[in-house]
Amino acid sequence: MRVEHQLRAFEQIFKSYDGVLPLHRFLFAYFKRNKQMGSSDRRWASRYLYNFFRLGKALIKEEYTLRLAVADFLCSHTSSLVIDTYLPGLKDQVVLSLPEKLALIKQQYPSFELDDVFSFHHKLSAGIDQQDFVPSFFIQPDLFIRVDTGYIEKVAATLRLEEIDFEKISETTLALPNGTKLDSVLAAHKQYQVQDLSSQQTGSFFKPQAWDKWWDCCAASGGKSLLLYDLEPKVELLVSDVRESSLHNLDERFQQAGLKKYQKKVLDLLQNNEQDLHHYEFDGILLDAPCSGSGTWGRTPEMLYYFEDHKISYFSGLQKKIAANVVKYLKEGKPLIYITCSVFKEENEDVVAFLLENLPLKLEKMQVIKGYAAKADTMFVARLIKQ
Ligand SMILES: C[S@@+](CC[C@H](N)C(=O)[O-])C[C@H]1O[C@@H](n2cnc3c(N)ncnc32)[C@H](O)[C@@H]1O
Repeated sequence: MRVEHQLRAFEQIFKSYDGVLPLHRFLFAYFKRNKQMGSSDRRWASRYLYNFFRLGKALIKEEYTLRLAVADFLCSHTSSLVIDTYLPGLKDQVVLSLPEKLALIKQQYPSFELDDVFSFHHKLSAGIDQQDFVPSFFIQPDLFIRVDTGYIEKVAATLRLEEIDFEKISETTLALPNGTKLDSVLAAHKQYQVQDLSSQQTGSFFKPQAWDKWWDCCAASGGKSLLLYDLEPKVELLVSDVRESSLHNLDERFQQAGLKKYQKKVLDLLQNNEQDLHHYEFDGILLDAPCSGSGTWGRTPEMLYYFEDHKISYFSGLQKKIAANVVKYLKEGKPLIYITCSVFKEENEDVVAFLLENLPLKLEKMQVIKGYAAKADTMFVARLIKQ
């Protein structure tokens, strides 16, 4: 295969992509439409596109072929036609560690700046170390599964039998290489969920009690609800989301997990929902809020390239409004768990500060869960108690 052939495919896809759909969904549809592309073409195009976006806006004034070669060099452990052609002097160094490779690129291209990879660094939440966070974009995060308490050895045994690589992170968490096809391998196991490590760690803030009434008010397909349920199977649960289709997925997941008793409502939390909710009072509310998702951009690096600054304040406005609308249904002395998968202060600490100022809430604790140090997402979680 010639490098021109690979570059033509890359260019064609890049030109027809505008960042609106997640890249994996766009590529899936693109490859379906372009059946002439064989599996090797598709693999190379995917590798180049993902790696290209991982470079963010670094070296933006250079030719795209050089940028692609630099990106591919930093992100890969094996060489490629693009590296061989456009960075011939570095092709043997592709096996080096990321810090070593970054130093080589900086030496050869002094205008290369990590600040240009993630150009929103001045907006980061406290405690996120820019020096560690930004290079994490060159590494694909792992796939994590949460296994119900008591089942981890059974699941691990199946993975060993199938010769699937994994690492045991805790008694309920396994890490696997991204792209592992779990559906077929673990078809016989109902007691696991794909859930990012940091998302799992938010569970330590929930502290549900038996017979508590909880509301997962932005439930989507129910990842946090299932975590809550594993922590305390005797909670009474209301799930809601503005998107009905997400709640259909939730039904399927709950059914598979054996969770049968729950209430479900389609609710837009920017509206007045008094008619639907006037008789409800909760012992806990999970608000896993709509957000920029910037803590998950290691999985969707196209956002480094396409995300626009002004969207941060749009999301923080949404988060404040939704929180104000749900807190009235919380009992006194009970927790609102505010969660984002954002690294931006404006969506995290600033929203908490707003809630403390404007609502009858007291902060028990808040934390940035630094997934970037563990090949996982970065998240923010706060536990606020109603006064
Ligand atoms: C971060 S996701 C929730 C993820 C989910 N809790 C999980 O663990 O898988 C945020 C959810 O908020 C929902 N959402 C956005 N705007 C909303 C609104 N105005 N009212 C209710 N839900 C909303 C979205 O549809 C999305 O499913």
